[in-house]
Amino acid sequence: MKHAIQVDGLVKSYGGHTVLKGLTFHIPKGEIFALLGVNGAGKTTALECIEGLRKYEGGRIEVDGKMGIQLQSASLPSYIRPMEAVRLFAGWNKAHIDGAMLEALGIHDFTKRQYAELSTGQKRRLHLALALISNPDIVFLDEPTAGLDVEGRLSLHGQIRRLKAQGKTILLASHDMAEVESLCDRIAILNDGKIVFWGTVEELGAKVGKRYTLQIRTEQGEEKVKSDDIGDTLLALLEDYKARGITVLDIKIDRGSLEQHFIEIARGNGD
Ligand SMILES: Nc1ncnc2c1ncn2[C@@H]1O[C@H](COP(=O)(O)OP(=O)(O)OP(=O)(O)O)[C@@H](O)[C@H]1O
Repeated sequence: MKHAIQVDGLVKSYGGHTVLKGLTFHIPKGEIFALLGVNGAGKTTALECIEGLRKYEGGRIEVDGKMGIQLQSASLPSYIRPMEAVRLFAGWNKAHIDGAMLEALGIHDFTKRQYAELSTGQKRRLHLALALISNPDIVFLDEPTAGLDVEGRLSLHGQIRRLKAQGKTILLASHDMAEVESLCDRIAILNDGKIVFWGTVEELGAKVGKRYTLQIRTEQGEEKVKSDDIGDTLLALLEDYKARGITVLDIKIDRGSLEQHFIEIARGNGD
């Protein structure tokens, strides 16, 4: 199979409510891929269908490779110790325990504690270790850095990049645009049960346009102007103010973030 994951026309409903209305996308092998969308867009549902944890009514999903799935928080018994969980998962998967992987994730820093006593970051590291026990080709991460501080986030990003360097494909759901921008090769944006964008971060920026926002403060007040062509717009505005004898006090230029681009597309204003 050419791609790690191929999804064609995926349809999924809960009762009478259709959440996924024919999703079609693929994930190239060896890439870090993010599913984005507002709360309730269907990211987790799509991940769970691909993982084989949920039944769906229509479409076809092909996965080429062994899957490793990161657990959601609080999925382990509160009294279990990290190495007990590791041994349990290794037993289920008939896998040998990769000491180097545990070392890289810093699991040995907190082996004496029980699961309930671990910090959010330590739990995330343990969940990732458990997902990697079987040495999967494709790793699923559902909001992997939610609730982590900057250091924890950067450390986990490092781990995810290392997985990519080992040739693994990573599929993650995220709300963190900065994370997606810095980490992912490609993204898909889900809106109203459909994929409204699939491509690279750069392609998303190109699709939405530059959309600079010029904020100009004059003695008469403040004006905001949106433009794709910052130079011409700024010159025209300044000439206009000069002709009218208005003094410009301050100019701010906002380039717009991926998050803003995303929200525009997700709301259906992308074209
Ligand atoms: N087990 C379920 N039974 C019924 N409805 C569900 C179930 N799981 C999810 N839904 C509904 O399906 C829709 C999509 O939920 P899902 O959790 O897949 O979205 P999401 O994009 O992952 O959201 P979030 O960003 O909040 O995690 C929501 O309207 C949700 O209420």
